Amino acid sequence: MLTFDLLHTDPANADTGYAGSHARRGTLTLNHGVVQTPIFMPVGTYGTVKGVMPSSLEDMGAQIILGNTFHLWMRPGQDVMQSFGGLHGFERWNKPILTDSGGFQVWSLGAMRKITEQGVHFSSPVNGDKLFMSPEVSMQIQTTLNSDIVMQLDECTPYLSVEPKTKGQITTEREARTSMEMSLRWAKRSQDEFARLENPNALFGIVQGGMFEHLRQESLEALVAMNFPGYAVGGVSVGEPKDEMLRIMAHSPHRLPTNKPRYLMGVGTPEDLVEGVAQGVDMFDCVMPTRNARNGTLFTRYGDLKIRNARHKTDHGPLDPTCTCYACKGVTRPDGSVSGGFSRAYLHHLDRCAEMLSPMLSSIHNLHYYLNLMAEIRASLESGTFGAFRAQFKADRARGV
Ligand SMILES: O=c1nc[nH]c2cc3[nH]c(NCCN4CCCCC4)nc3cc12
Ligand SMILES: [Zn+2]
Repeated sequence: MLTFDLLHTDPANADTGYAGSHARRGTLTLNHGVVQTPIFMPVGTYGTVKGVMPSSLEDMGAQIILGNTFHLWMRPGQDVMQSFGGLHGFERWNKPILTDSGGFQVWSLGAMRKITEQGVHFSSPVNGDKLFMSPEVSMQIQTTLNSDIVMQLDECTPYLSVEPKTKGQITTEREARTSMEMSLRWAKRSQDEFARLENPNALFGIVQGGMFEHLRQESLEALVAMNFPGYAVGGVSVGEPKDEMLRIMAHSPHRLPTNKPRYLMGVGTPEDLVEGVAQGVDMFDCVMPTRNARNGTLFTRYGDLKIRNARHKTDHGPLDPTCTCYACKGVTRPDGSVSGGFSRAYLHHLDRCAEMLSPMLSSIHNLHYYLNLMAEIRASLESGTFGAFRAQFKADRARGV
């Protein structure tokens, strides 16, 4: 089940000269709960958002998280997942979950796979077993996972060609068309299997087409004709130059149905999220907050900082003075005492000592930064000030920490 209600848009304003944008504020109702959009979805590939407790995710306002069909199929396997009634029971997360179909992850395996019309043949990276992922198999696994949003199996068209004759060159229009058209056939097969399994959740189609706007148009028109309850824009954030991603981001999302959720896969930096919202995107996911946290890169309102830098060694201030997360502000107990609220000096020390608490606190901060950014965007759309918010966001981020 899925319903999507639009609450606010971002119209032009002749009086102020504001051009408006495709941004919109909505509410997404799924089987495991309601999600306020625009939304960032923390990535929990193996059934955990790395280094972050579910209670912390709830405390920071995470409304929906990602799981990954491919990884969970490899380990712990479909039978274990089945025994828990799906991913919610297994990882003890009772809010909505979106699962990616596994195609991108198998594609990321590189050489260890063979893509055919029927599906993808590959060797398990866990034990070397010969495996086969098809639209039908992906739907069967995602039905076992019982995720609220299921992604069709698609082929993520690479930015650089993998074909022997043109390997390493930019994917040609013909290669992108061939790939996009197969993803459309897999979209139909995914939809048919999803229906045959009587899956009660929502299946999203994924727009492909490489860096070719006319192929993107063909893909989205064909998917819209198949009447999915929601749509994703795939095939970006795959190593293409930033201006190419921005060009596709400007082409496809707002051409998808206004009354259905739009998900931009694998994106991105804080700047990408704000730009994506302006282009009409409702949902984002990216490993950047947690991955950057593990390598000591922290996002703040006034720019990014490397906690390992010696200049933080004696700094008594928080990572971000405007942040209310456990690492920056801490939590005030009923007796008035404060738990958490650490200095940059302490976080620098933890990083230098390679203490476990370092990536844990950094992940909490970075995820809180992303979730809070989306909360501020939603508030600005509710008050009709998204244009001003966007300008302030850009100026603040350029200030430097
Ligand atoms: O076309 C896609 N179909 C299915 N799933 C996808 C997932 C994706 N994830 C990404 N990009 C993730 C890039 N990420 C950025 C931060 C560092 C690690 C890699 N593009 C994607 C395209 C697709
Ligand atoms: Zn913080």
